[in-house]
Amino acid sequence: MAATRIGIIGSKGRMGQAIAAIIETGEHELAGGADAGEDVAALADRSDVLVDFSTPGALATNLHAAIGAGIPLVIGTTGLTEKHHAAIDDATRAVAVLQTGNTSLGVTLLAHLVRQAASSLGPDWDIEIVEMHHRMKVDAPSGTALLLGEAAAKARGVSLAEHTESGRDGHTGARAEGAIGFAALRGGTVSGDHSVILAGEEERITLSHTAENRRIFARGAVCAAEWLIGKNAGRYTMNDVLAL
Ligand SMILES: NC(=O)C1=CN([C@@H]2O[C@H](COP(=O)(O)OP(=O)(O)OC[C@H]3O[C@@H](n4cnc5c(N)ncnc54)[C@H](OP(=O)(O)O)[C@@H]3O)[C@@H](O)[C@H]2O)C=CC1
Ligand SMILES: O=C(O)C1=N[C@H](C(=O)O)C[C@H](O)C1
Repeated sequence: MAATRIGIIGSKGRMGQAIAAIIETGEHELAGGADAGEDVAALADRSDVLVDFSTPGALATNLHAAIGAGIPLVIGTTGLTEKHHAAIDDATRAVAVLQTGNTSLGVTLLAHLVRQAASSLGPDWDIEIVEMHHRMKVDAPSGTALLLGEAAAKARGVSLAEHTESGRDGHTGARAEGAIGFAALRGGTVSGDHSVILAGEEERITLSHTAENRRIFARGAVCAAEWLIGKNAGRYTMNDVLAL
């Protein structure tokens, strides 16, 4: 059987290079890469699947290229707004798209644990999500923090957007009841640390994940790309890939 040809959008970036390294040492074929100002449609034409770890501003072009070539797309880029998500939803009528803020096995499992904890403990346990990333990261809260916040909100049957508290500074007043709080730290070369703290009366539970190297995201992205080939048009997550 022919090797799967994977095209990387954002190929010269930290993640693009990590993904290329995984592909080159595995059974897949690197179809090539596209970076700012390069032709994603041409890359799509010579790929079986695309992986996008670039920037939100490139999303529309990337979706268009995947639809044009009739191939699936893994979106790992974070910092997406509601408008970006609406564009993804539109595209999923034509092709298979997997979008996630974190492609690692560990974080996918962590989100399950958060959901379980948040639904077992009830709303009188305050939820705070703390993340730390390298000094070059441009978006906050991280895509992973938002994914974990969504897991907690879902467990409580509430909308995350309506319960988010982030960027506290100055005289903020007391914490809103039912809030899901976010704090973002930046510095050094941290690949990605996330903790979800559930704080109750005189006790606290902390569920954490530490990414020791961005290879974990790269492996997850390649695994997701492989899994997505041949799937019906629609929107998928890492839960589908890992059957969680
Ligand atoms: N879902 C997950 O598991 C993970 C997601 N990420 C996310 O992936 C994204 C990339 O992260 P990272 O690799 O660290 O970032 P980098 O800044 O290192 O890489 C981004 C790359 O995208 C390129 N780029 C910029 N504009 C475009 C464009 N219009 N079309 C194609 N490529 C473009 C950049 O080129 P140039 O430098 O020339 O602008 C750069 O090479 C971020 O959103 C990050 O949060 C990261 C790790 C894991
Ligand atoms: O920018 C990064 O580096 C990372 N981004 C993702 C996020 O925003 O959560 C995933 C990972 O934590 C690394």
